[in-house]
Amino acid sequence: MLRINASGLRLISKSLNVQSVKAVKNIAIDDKDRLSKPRSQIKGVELLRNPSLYKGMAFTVEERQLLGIHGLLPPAVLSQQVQCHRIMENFRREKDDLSRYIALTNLQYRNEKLFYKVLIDNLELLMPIVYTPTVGLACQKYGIAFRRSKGLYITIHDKGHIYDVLCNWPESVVKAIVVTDGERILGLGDLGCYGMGIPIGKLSLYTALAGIYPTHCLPIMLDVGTNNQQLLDDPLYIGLRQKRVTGKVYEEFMDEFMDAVVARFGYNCLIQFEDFASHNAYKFLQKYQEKYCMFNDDIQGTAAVALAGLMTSLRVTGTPLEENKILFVGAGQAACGIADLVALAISRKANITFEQACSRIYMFDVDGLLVEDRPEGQLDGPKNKYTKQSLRPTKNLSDAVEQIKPTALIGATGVGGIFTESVIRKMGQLNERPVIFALSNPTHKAECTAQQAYEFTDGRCLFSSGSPFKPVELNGKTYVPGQGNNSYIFPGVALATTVFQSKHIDEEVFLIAARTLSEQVSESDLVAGQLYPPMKQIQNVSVKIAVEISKYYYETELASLYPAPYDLESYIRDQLYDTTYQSYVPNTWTWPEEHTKPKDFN
Ligand SMILES: O=C([O-])CC(=O)C(=O)O
Ligand SMILES: [Mg+2]
Repeated sequence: MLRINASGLRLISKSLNVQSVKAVKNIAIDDKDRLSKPRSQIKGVELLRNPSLYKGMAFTVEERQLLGIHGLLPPAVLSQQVQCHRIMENFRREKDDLSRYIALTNLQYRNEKLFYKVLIDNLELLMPIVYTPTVGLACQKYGIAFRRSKGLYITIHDKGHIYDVLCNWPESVVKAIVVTDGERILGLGDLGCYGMGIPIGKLSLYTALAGIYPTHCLPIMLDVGTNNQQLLDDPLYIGLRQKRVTGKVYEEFMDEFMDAVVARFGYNCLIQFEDFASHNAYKFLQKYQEKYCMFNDDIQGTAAVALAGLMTSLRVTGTPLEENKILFVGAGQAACGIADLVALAISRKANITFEQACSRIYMFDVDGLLVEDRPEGQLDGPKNKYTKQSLRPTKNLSDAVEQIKPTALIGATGVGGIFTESVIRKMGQLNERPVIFALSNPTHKAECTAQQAYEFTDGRCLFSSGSPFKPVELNGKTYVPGQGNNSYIFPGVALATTVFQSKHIDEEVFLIAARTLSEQVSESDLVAGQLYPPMKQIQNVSVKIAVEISKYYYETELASLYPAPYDLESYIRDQLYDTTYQSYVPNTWTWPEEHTKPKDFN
């Protein structure tokens, strides 16, 4: 089993320290016999079953002849346009969102280009189906929704052999992985292996929103069991029927996974952590951030989108960032991630220490306001730095708002409706333009609805939510709520990271992403109360974010692509996935006549 070639080891040791190189030594990394078949050799029925090559009835007669599929399709040749029309017709006939989700994922498994074309052309309508909130419902009902496997499932029983499982993946070039262990899916809790819908959904947005090739993306479920008894009793459950493995064995499994990814796909392969339980999310971020090319979307992606929303709202309120008082409700990974990034932004802007910046930030969790005399054990972890001395303990959110008088209230609790009428009204009494973010997902976990936020503040609040809400009509005015979802951030971060092969992703990247996102909000968006650019601009926003991050990657020598392209933006745009079908017929070319005449050989 100890097979490793020198160049492979050199490649790995470039990014890993000696200790981790030792860890990958047991892994066979000679890959020659594992490469997938070249695309040009895929023909016949095999071609019809390959979603990245399939074109359905858009194959021309010539292609059908050439590729050995003539007669395997109905005789008519349809354009991609007509196919899109048919897909949307069928979509409208589906009776509920879960059926719409199933119909779209079926299309994705069958014909990738058509799926992405339809998704991109109808983003506002379809994003809530392939992504939040419907993807949450799909995960809860994954046993029913399951049709065909996509991505990789690696279980705790594969410990010691993770590299070999990764080698079963048919694509040899993987640039980005989204991985979960399913322990905290959105605000829905432990969904075990059913959580696979999340990496699949996130990576669909890598392609739809940032043009990253679908074949370069790999969704991974790390199945270490589930503590959700309902799932363990569910006859349709697709995962391991056992309680979660924790502690040393789980951590060794995670370490092996990280090294196996490097060994199989290279040290530049981006690994996005998604929907791990808070304690693990933080632990792995701290442990792996400087050693691998990784980030945690729930901590860092959510932080950047919330900071961007806050920055934009300050253009309306006119209060400088450092003069705000921000109350977080929830003290898990999302709340602490946002608070830490906001504190970093404040400290930079006001030229004060990070600790001084933390004094402007307050937190309220399941046990009430974070004040010093709380019982031992209630103030552990990253939230600790937001504990205040001078405040009275309270478990009543309205009372906390009254005491602190915050300018901004940010909810990341997973507790739907916790922003009650009295809490929202109080924010409205304290502020001319209160900032209220209800970031928990999916929709029924939002801390309040858009309707409630606007109604109880007479339309004065600056509102955003993690899941989409429809525009609200109030006293003859229409309010369009912003969607403060990390989908504004992670695609752009992933685009810069994969195109320029960054070695690591540090905190600065998320500050840059937040600032760039906020700058994309136009004055007319702001007048309409929008805190984020309209959804239809999101691909352009991802490119802008990627451009700014890539400048930083070159300034700090994190980029591995040299020489640096002269024009970063046009280089990025040249790399983007194109949803139009390619022709399989070679360009016709004839020899010039004089070359076809027999020549004298003398
Ligand atoms: O997936 C989403 O919509 C946002 C997110 O990361 C989460 O809520 O965990
Ligand atoms: Mg998430």
